[in-house]
Amino acid sequence: MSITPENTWASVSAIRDQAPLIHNITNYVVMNSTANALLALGASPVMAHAQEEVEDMVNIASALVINIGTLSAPWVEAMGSAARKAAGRGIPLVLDPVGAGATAYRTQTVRKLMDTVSPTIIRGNASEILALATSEKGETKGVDATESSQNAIEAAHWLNERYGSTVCISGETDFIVGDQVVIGIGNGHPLMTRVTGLGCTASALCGAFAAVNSSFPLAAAQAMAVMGIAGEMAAEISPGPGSLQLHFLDFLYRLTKDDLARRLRISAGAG
Ligand SMILES: Nc1ncnc2c1ncn2[C@@H]1O[C@H](COP(=O)(O)OP(=O)(O)O)[C@@H](O)[C@H]1O
Ligand SMILES: Cc1ncsc1CCOP(=O)(O)O
Ligand SMILES: [Mg+2]
Repeated sequence: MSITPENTWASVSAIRDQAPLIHNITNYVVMNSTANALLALGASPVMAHAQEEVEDMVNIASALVINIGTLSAPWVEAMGSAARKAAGRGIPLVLDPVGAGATAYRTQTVRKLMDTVSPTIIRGNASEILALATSEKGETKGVDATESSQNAIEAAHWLNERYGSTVCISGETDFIVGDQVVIGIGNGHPLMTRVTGLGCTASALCGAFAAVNSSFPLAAAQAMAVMGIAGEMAAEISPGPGSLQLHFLDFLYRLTKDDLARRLRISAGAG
């Protein structure tokens, strides 16, 4: 199960051909940017969080992405209903534990959700992944990482064993931890951390790749590779975060097999 430019291109092509519907229950900050990224990739996004409709929406979706970025009690209830429905239908569930460890409400909510339904893929930064796996109060400072992704690999193994989830830790190197497998992706650019919502975008793209590729560690690795490649191509021509955001969407939309072949960087040190 190794990631290659060819199998990544096959997934990109499947997304472009099938335009899978990706149901997102996500935060106010990134609703627009993640919907645009899914569209640029070739998927079909929908944002829906009302308890009254989430089950119906999951019923027609190819993947569900739950993001806890701006929580409130009615949303938490809707997330539980949507997650149970997704599990019942057997569609992939991606969980983004935004800010887990920063407040007890976030950490407890996300743990309860994971105990209700095992996520197919958990995608967070190192601080968030560490917070999910440790019993003590986490050290997450808001929504941004204070730890390197390498430092969260052990926590990711623990989460994988406990929940059966593929765990994706984003950062300078993205690590994808599944059963008996750790994949490291070295693409990306530090300027990506200066644009809000690119982690949330990575989670949404994990949903799109998981919709067309049932080898979930591979799907998550392909999503992170595509994120990183579009991000670094954008950074190369962007003087700052504003233009990076625009160019990122354009490179996602224009991504070719050749871009993947020239740029995919599988990283060592994933042990
Ligand atoms: N130092 C870095 N160098 C290169 N790419 C990075 C770096 N930090 C984050 N990225 C990339 O930015 C995207 C968002 O990841 P991250 O910033 O870790 O998420 P979050 O916004 O949830 O904290 C990912 O595609 C990741 O690979
Ligand atoms: C800033 C912020 N505050 C609550 S959600 C959110 C967006 C976080 O997005 P990301 O984790 O992708 O940077
Ligand atoms: Mg995040």
